[in-house]
Amino acid sequence: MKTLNPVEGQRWVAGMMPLAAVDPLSGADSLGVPTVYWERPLAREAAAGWGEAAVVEATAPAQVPAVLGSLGVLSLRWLDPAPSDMPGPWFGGLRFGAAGVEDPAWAAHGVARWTLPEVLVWRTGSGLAVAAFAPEARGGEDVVRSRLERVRARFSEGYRHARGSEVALTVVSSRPEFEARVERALEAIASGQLQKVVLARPVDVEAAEAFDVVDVLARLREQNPRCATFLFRAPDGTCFLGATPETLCRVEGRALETEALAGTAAPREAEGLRGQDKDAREHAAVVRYILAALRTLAGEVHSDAEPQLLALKNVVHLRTGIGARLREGVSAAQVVEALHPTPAVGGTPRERALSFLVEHEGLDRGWYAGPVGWVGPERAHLMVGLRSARVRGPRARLYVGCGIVAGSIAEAEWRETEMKSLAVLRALGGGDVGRQ
Ligand SMILES: C=C(O[C@@H]1C=C(C(=O)O)C=C[C@H]1O)C(=O)O
Repeated sequence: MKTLNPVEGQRWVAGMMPLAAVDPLSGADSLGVPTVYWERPLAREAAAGWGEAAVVEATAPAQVPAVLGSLGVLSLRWLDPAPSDMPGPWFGGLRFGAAGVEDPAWAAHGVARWTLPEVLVWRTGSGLAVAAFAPEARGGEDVVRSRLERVRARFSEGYRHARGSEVALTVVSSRPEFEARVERALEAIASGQLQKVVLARPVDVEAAEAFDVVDVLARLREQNPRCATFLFRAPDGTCFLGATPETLCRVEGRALETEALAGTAAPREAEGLRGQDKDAREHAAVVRYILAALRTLAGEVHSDAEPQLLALKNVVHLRTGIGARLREGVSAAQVVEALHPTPAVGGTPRERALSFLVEHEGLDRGWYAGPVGWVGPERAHLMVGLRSARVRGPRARLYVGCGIVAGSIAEAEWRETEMKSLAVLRALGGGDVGRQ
């Protein structure tokens, strides 16, 4: 584990104050592109963080449990009454897992990277609040007070809508290559080696000028109110951003919420989705896996009797809500370890599906389909990093995947991934994106 600012053994001081403003994203006007951003419009949850008061990174997969475990136990002294509704204060994510090919463009995000921002602005029940964090070394309190004052004095009061005009995009992706991989997956399924595997592909996008990341976030949240819009910006400026519909886990004390999200149709075909045998099998694999994974962690587990339809702007999914009461002492870190990756993004049997991906997917997913979100004392919300892209300057690489089971048809899977790519393409391009 690498700690850029050593967290272990160090104490932190924090302060907060209300902020006369309405939108955490509007802070970009004076503070620049946020280091981390998180918004679930329908839940009225929004937070933006600037700077890095501390960073905890894993440099190898074996360190991930220790990294996640360390986040919930930060030694923090509040100068003001500690807020109860603050998301975080740690924001970050993890890689999906091992990859057959390594893409150096993911290096800055690391295996896991979690940030305690210098300042965090979030939506409260009645408006916004700002917190500042600093090491409890000499002068820590003064640093906190001056950071709060700086934000209070400069924060824009309005709502940050996208401002730029439409951006022309060049979009490149290989259909024959993806369909050949789907055929290979179908062979592995027919031979009995696998029951389900989720194959992803990259979509490379280029614009004439660097993307305005704040505009992209503004569009993502506006167009995807049921999703979590997120941004994690590495020190070299590489951004991982998106608007994901899938919760991996929300933990509040001992209450856990999770969900199975798998099975997809175009919005105009929503009504038929519940009757589709292929989608029902894709979905059932996820429900079974989650219920089994929670058995050792939770006393009571309950789930919806039947999948419901989750209607998004570009696709409709089957969704089964799952809740549980965690056993005493079970942490969010243990929940993430038990659940990720579910067969919504990996496959079944799990280990064989993951080996298949390493061997045949030909892609470094990086943080795509990995857990992303926030962690704090006794609370955490991790989503699955889908409908997402890595963005740097005028280039973006989107990732889209879909579950393959017996009976899947390569051409239909291609179309499904095309639909899934629209969420990010529309936010990058700012207009209605025509498909080539
Ligand atoms: C893999 C993705 O989405 C996942 C796969 C789904 C499916 O195969 O039906 C549906 C929702 C997600 O769990 C993606 O968006 O890239």
